[in-house]
Amino acid sequence: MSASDSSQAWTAGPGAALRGSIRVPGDKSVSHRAVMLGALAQGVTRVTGFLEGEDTRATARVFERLGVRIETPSASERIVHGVGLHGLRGSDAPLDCGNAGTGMRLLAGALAGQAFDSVLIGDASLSKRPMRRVTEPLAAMGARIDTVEGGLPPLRIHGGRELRGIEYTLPVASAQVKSALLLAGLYAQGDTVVHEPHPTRDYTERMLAAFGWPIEFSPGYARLSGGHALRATDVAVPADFSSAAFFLVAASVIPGSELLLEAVGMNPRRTGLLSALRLMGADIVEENPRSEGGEPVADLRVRYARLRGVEVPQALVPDMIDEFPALFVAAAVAEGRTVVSGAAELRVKESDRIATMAAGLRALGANIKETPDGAIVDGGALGGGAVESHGDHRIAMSFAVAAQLAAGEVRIGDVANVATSFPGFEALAAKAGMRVGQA
Ligand SMILES: O=C(O)C1=C[C@@H](OP(=O)(O)O)[C@@H](O)[C@H](O)C1
Ligand SMILES: C=C(OP(=O)(O)O)C(=O)O
Repeated sequence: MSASDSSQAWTAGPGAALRGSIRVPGDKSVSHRAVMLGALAQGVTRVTGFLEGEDTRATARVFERLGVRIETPSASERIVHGVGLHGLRGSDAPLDCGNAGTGMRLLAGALAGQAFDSVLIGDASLSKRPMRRVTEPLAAMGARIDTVEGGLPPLRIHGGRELRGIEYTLPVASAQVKSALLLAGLYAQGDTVVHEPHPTRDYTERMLAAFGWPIEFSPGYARLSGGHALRATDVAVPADFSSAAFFLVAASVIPGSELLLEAVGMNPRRTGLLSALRLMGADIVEENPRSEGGEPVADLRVRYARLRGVEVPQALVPDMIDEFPALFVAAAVAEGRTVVSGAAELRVKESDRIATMAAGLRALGANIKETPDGAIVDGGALGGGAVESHGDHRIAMSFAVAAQLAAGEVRIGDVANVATSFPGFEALAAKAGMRVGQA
């Protein structure tokens, strides 16, 4: 079975209360970056808690093709033998980023400063995602990157270019664009400065600092200059808040549930869903807050609560950008109306996440109306039926949660891509008490 096998389907729900304690896999954003910086560093980086997902494995394979030795001593562990900033070797074959926007956009930045040419390709979904947001500012830094018509992948990155730092204000809040510019900035003359319209996840900044690169950053701002070196360091990857999100919603909405999610990464730029669910009346307690590998981590105890619809504050949107499919499920079964706005970015993810969630929830009887930058959802009961994930991992898992509360069984189509971010979802969901399995 490959991640692009669109014939794979699940049947899910109805389910019973969720119980016990689970740990979701490693953070995808941190895993991508750990391999990238480890590869460009001098020395050996040991990554623990690495996400064994298709997206992050694709990034590791790209660096292997570029001459980096990466060992897998055990599952969720990688030893990256860094080659230094100028030690990568060009590849004649195209570099396949799979389904990963993060992989392709960050690599565009890192490869723009190399002496050799590279071609970045992706799967059908990634091949439709906008790349001008990175190619245009990288071009302003002196890079030359060709796209196909409309600014789409494949990306042909020309090597041997002299890069210079720029000061750039992002038109949309995007950690991927910020990170692409910072990675190109490692190779640039002078300062690279990025301003954001709203702060986004700062893993690249934190990890560059941990690898010894001088960098100044604060929420919404980052500045570095070229001409330094990265020094290998060990990276402990926390459990992915975005994967925990499905269980936060499921245990909140399924009567009688009480579930403990262990060691979840609590970087404030990721936990917007927690704030939104609490506004809706959720009962989620942070236990044993601590720091692991330089990141805040906590165990999250979730108990069933009656949720009410809310207007989701726009300021939370970037901090929960990947959690809207799950939030729409909570809204569909909450009491009253939920309004989401300021979230047009959802239309350019692995699928158009406003359209795919609206279509699927409507097929289950929900009352949801799309708007250009969000949706208006009037909560109620859900029935069984058939829904499509359109190859989008987060959509598939969100429908699996919705199915638990449906009056009948739900068939969820095109689910293979769940392996991109959450391999083993069905087994873990079943362990917690959900009903989901291969159709
Ligand atoms: O930098 C990252 O690791 C990510 C940034 C976000 O994308 P944008 O930068 O497009 O908002 C997010 O949706 C994606 O899942 C991971
Ligand atoms: C948008 C996502 O990832 P990416 O942009 O890396 O494909 C996601 O995981 O929800």
